[in-house]
Amino acid sequence: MELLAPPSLVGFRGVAWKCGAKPRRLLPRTVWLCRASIADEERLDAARDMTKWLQEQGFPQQPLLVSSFEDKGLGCCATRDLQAGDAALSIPENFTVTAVDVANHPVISSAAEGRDELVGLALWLMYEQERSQDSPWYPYLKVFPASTLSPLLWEQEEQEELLRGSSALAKVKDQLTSLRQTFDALKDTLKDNKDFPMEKFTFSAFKAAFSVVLSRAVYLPSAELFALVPFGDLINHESSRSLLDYDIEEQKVKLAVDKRYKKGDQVFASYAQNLTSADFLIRYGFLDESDENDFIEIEVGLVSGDSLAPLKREILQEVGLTVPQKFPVYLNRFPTQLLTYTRLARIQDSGLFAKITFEKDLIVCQTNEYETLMLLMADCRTKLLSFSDTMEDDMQTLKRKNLSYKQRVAAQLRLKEKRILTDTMSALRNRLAPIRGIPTKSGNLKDPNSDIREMFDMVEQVASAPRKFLASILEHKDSNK
Ligand SMILES: C[S@@+](CC[C@H](N)C(=O)[O-])C[C@H]1O[C@@H](n2cnc3c(N)ncnc32)[C@H](O)[C@@H]1O
Repeated sequence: MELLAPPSLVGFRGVAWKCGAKPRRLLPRTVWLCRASIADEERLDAARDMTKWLQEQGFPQQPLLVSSFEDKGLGCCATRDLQAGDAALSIPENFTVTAVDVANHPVISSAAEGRDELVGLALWLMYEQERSQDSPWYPYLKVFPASTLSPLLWEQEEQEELLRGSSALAKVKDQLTSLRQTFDALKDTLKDNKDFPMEKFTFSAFKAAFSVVLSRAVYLPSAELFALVPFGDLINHESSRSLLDYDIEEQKVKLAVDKRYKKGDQVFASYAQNLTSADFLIRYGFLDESDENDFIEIEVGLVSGDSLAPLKREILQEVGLTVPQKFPVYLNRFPTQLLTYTRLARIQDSGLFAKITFEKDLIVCQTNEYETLMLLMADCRTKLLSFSDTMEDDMQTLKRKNLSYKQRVAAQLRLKEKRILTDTMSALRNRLAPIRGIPTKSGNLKDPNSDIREMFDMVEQVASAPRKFLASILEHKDSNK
């Protein structure tokens, strides 16, 4: 494997090589240094050492070159043209670290036993990093960053302020609570372990190690486990069909590219699929602005005190749904199952159960449909109202030049979530329109659900309440002038 950039490769997109045949600097030194942080430059050196070390261990040559990119940290570029289907990475399993290594570890195995794989890997990372040069993995571990940009590591005030309204806030809080519990339990287990450096085992060190593992460990679907993969964890993300996976026959971790790359292009892999933007940010510390499959989750359940609830549970169980159940809601689309579930939850006459189908978008009866749509509308409204600012505010924020990284990603996330909610509400409103007023024999529009119309209006009013409140304040101000 080649790590030092040959002259022909120097200078492609964002590369900031500093060793060996140094490229002639085209930019003033200050600008050049801005392009790769000092930490990344050190990690780039470490990547060179790691490459040598891996080669000495018989690591096969890869068509990749580690480089530094101003906005993505380290990454990998192709050292030759790659065609769709070519393997950009092919790494024998003995060069990876997995739960198997954790389970066989002489010091941390018993503490990690029965715990989440990622917790085990975080413990492994902390212990092996603490051993420094005594660790057989030292050249690999030197390439790891000390922490990540995950909101899990933000100050609590930053989380509260920047993520208010977003689904990320509750997720971060839940995950931190669970991490704290895990940390306390681990501390208790490890306290009698003389080989473990307890003085270094603080909650913030554990959190940082966990966030590093969270952002770098690759889930290999065919092996059904997470792995730390040298070089695999230096590939940056771009949404595509290129996924790292385990090849059972070859016993290698492989990345087949799904498009053509020219020599010198940065090679990408697609990180975890099926993550909400909030989960993606928590896991990787950035957001994929190009991802068209962004989604949020809407949770629905049964009505408390419903005498038909036992029957409804059975029906749900049969189709593999739980109580409550989360459904993904995308920009421009939401699953029929979300509607059907809510329709079922609102049924008050068991005779209507026969009309429930999870395969098709079938209305049970108009009253039921009305309630269903209104409830979903109300849920979206409530979520939208929990943000402290509007989509326009976020768009203005994103135009500011002096934004910090955290302010930027938080505004991107809020905007993404609000767009999905607003879009879903438009879709629900379109479905509601014909139900709210259907033509009667006399030709007038009659509302078939006038008894529950008030509820609908109330939902609409709640949504405009902040604006009305603001207007009333402004009116008051004006009248005081
Ligand atoms: C598996 S590592 C990839 C290598 C990493 N860039 C490094 O310096 O070690 C994942 C991390 O890379 C960064 N990253 C990957 N793809 C990115 C992208 N498209 N935009 C911004 N950052 C990205 C994020 O910090 C993410 O947590």
